[in-house]
Amino acid sequence: MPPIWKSQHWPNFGYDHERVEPFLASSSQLIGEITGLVDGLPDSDREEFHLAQIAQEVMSSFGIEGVPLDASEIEASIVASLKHRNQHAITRRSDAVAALMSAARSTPGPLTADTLFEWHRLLFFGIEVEDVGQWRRFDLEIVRSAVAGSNDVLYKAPPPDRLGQDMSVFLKWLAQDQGVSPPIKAALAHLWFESIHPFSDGNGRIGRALIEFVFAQSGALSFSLSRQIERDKKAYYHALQAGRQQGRGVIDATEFVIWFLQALGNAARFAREEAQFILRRNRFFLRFAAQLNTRQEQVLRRLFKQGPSRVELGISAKIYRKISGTSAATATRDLLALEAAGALKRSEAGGRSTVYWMSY
Ligand SMILES: Nc1ncnc2c1ncn2[C@@H]1O[C@H](COP(=O)(O)OP(=O)(O)OP(=O)(O)O)[C@@H](O)[C@H]1O
Repeated sequence: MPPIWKSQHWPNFGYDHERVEPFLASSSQLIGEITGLVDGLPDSDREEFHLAQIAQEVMSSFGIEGVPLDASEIEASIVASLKHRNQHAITRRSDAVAALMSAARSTPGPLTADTLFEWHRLLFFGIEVEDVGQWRRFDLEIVRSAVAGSNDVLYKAPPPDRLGQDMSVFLKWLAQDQGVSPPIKAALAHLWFESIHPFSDGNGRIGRALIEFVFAQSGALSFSLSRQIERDKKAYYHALQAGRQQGRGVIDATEFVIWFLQALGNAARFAREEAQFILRRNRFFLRFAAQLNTRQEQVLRRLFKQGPSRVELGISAKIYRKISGTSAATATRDLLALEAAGALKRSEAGGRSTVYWMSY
């Protein structure tokens, strides 16, 4: 079958409103819920939540391929980039990807080719890549994963001599208000951009930054979508490949839009659990604050900082000792006092296997 950009309908992307509507309603409700929940958090928790979600987005989107990123470096670079915006000196790759993420979330429209070139340079800061900061100058094909050992061509992207024109039509559409909601616009923008594949490399990552940009025009996404994409990359690739069809006088993007809305809803659901975890943590400390000594509070806060999966593992006397740097006797005394206060529950297993669970 000829590539989609050879279709007479290119680049007229459309979708079946009736089929998409229930998915849009459900993802919008979930986005509304998480946004409301986050807005209601105390200032410092809201900042902590945002920082964690942005760092997660950078790790998931920009870490999918290539040079691995260090989580703590990323967080530090995001904090610096949020504080200093444009004046922040870029010396490390983490600074560059944090700057790219901030730019995607703060660049006012309309988006220009030069801004995309700048994003591309940031993405490949310190890495050698052909045609960095410009449209690619060679033909490009997307082939089935090398893991399968095959070289099946999944998609042939438009040739270099038409990228300038294709991108200018795309950017013009992006700047216009079609009266569609941000999730639909973000889905179409991503699919369209990936279908052009204008860069030599990094099209997935710049395309996901574009999603951030689209949402930010009317209120930045308060959670990480790429984490959800990363969880089921196969479905993402499949949706891109199969989610655009020729028919009904348009390039029918219904399947991709539906996949996108579902991924968005699942990402929002996951983030809602994280925000609820923060609320439960706050309630825990409010309830027991008066009964905790400084050491107990520090240990428990350290555990909560590591998230729900760590909290669910509970804490043994040995770990308590390790975190607090105290003696075995003090650790046991602290833990028993926490149990007596009702902040911890002791497991059935005794002796060295004793674990204390948090009552939160
Ligand atoms: N069949 C397809 N049609 C169009 N785009 C596709 C298709 N399959 C995958 N893609 C997109 O192409 C991206 C890969 O392109 P490229 O290697 O240029 O991007 P990247 O950012 O370097 O990679 P990655 O997203 O894996 O980090 C995928 O992330 C996805 O967004």
